[in-house]
Amino acid sequence: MIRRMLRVMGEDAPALRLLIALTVVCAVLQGVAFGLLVPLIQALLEGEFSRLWLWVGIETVILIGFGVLNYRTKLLGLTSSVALTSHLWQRLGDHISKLPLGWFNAEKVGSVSRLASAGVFNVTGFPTQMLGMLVNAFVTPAVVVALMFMFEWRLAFVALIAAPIVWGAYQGTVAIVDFVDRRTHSANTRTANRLIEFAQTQPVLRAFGRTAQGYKLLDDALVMQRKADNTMITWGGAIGDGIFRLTVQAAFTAILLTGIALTAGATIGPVELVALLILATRFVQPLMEGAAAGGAVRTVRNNLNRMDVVLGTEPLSEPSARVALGEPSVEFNDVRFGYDDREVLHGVTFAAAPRTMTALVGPSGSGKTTITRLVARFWDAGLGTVKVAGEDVRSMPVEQLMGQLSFVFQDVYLFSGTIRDNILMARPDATEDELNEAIRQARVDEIATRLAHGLDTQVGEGGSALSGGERQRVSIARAILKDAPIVLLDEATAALDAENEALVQEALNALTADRTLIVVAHRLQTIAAADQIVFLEHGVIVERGTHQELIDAGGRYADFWQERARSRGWRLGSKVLAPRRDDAAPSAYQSALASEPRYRRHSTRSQRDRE
Ligand SMILES: Nc1ncnc2c1ncn2[C@@H]1O[C@H](COP(=O)(O)OP(=O)(O)OP(=O)(O)O)[C@@H](O)[C@H]1O
Repeated sequence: MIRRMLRVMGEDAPALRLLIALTVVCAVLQGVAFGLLVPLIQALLEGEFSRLWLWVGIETVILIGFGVLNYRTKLLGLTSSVALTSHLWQRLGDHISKLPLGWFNAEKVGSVSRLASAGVFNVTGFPTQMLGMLVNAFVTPAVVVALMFMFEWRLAFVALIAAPIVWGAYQGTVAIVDFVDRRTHSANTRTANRLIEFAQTQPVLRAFGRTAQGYKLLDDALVMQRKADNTMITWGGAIGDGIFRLTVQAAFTAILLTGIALTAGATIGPVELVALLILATRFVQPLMEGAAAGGAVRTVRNNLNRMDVVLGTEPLSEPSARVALGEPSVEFNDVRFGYDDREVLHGVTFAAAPRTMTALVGPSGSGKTTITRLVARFWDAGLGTVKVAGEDVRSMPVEQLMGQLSFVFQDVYLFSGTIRDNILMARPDATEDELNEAIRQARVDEIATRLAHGLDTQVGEGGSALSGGERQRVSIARAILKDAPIVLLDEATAALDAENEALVQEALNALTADRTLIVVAHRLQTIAAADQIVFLEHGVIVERGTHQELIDAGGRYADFWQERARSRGWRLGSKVLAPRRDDAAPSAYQSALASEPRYRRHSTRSQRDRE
């Protein structure tokens, strides 16, 4: 465990090494100071005052030395603890920033936040508190026993025999604490996750009148936690600690009885016995303190193990050298990918040409979102390659890849801060003009004029002070300001009010004009306006082409379109869609394209072909 801490400490490791050395010296001095009590007490009880003053003098020197060193050790413990805290945070932060985005699910985030707060503080308490107690628990009694050998070897022998028994009891206590600590940790993590989930799902729970079920999940988690806490108190505290203390007391009793037997047999005198028994109590006391440290050290070790799990998670492999990129295209070549060993993309191949729109279409769960996530390296493909601007996404630094991409996902997350902060996050060095242009194009100006503090309005935790449509427009402004050539867009399935929908659409038009767009498309007019439709089912591309080509083919896409169009009051003619009542009228999707806003300002390839 100490080796792991030394590794984590990096250039501050010598301070921790010095701390350990000083702690050992302090423990030895303490043991010697205890040991010298024997001749001192003997001299006192025998009335030998000249010998007494000699031992008092030696004892005083040792105690002053101990006091000074102990003070230095405590200070070094504090500075080592501060250094360890910052090293642990830095290592966790550095590593987490390199992990694939897909790693960050709610459970992992909950567990890491516990680890980075309570976990780190627990580990960094080691140099200040536990190290001293632990070293004292073993070194001081060892010195006491060594000195006992000099005064009365038989008592020392009993203490020596007791040592492995005490050690066994210590290990037993530590094992119990280890077990209950794991249970408590998982119960705490579960409760924290349930609590967050409970808070986040309030609107849904209330809307469906299922708050009781929500409470039940949380209640169950709380009950489990209470049980785990009780087990911790009963087993980790009372029983584990009790067994250890009992063993130590038994060892002390054995020494005591041996001493009395030796005195009864006139092997040692009563004065020696009193002095040696005082020494024996000094043998016991550090061991008792060690019991408390033992459990705490096991918790520290468990937290270090948890950190190792995070630090051992494979980060994204990335070369440091930037590569020369071509036009902003996206290509999938025979890509296979699975979550937890379940393959969900089975050999996906398609290419999105620069400055075109590709709509990913298909039933729920067919793999559309997964495709956009692979472009952004939330995960890496298991087999096959994903290329951005002509290069494998794994062949360029993540920063270069991210420079090519903007995301507009459904779950827009804004950071606590102002609207301006949130937009500028995309490019903190943007000029005021560039910022204003992005704001204008994304129609955030319309939001700002309605709010008392304009762009300096606080968006609240996660953007909670803004409506869904407003949050989306802020995130689009962010993407416009970033000005990446490829846009990954997860089209909102949730309905916005008509005015918000039109404004969001306007914002999206500005974002996607003259950029390469991969859109998880849900709305018919978006799908129909795409240059290419990739139709997926069960992780396989079953059809690919323009809307007209796929309708003409009369396959799975045509069925899908017909079904969706029918549900919207449109119907499919022999070749194209037509409104139900008047076959002579323009096709429904043409009407839709003409009347409803689309993503692209320029005509699509299919439109251009028709023209
Ligand atoms: N983080 C994840 N862990 C495990 N399985 C996942 C994860 N994300 C998605 N899946 C599974 O992968 C499959 C494809 O999911 P994906 O979200 O890509 O589909 P989709 O076509 O975008 O669906 P939808 O239209 O409903 O959003 C589904 O079976 C889904 O359950």
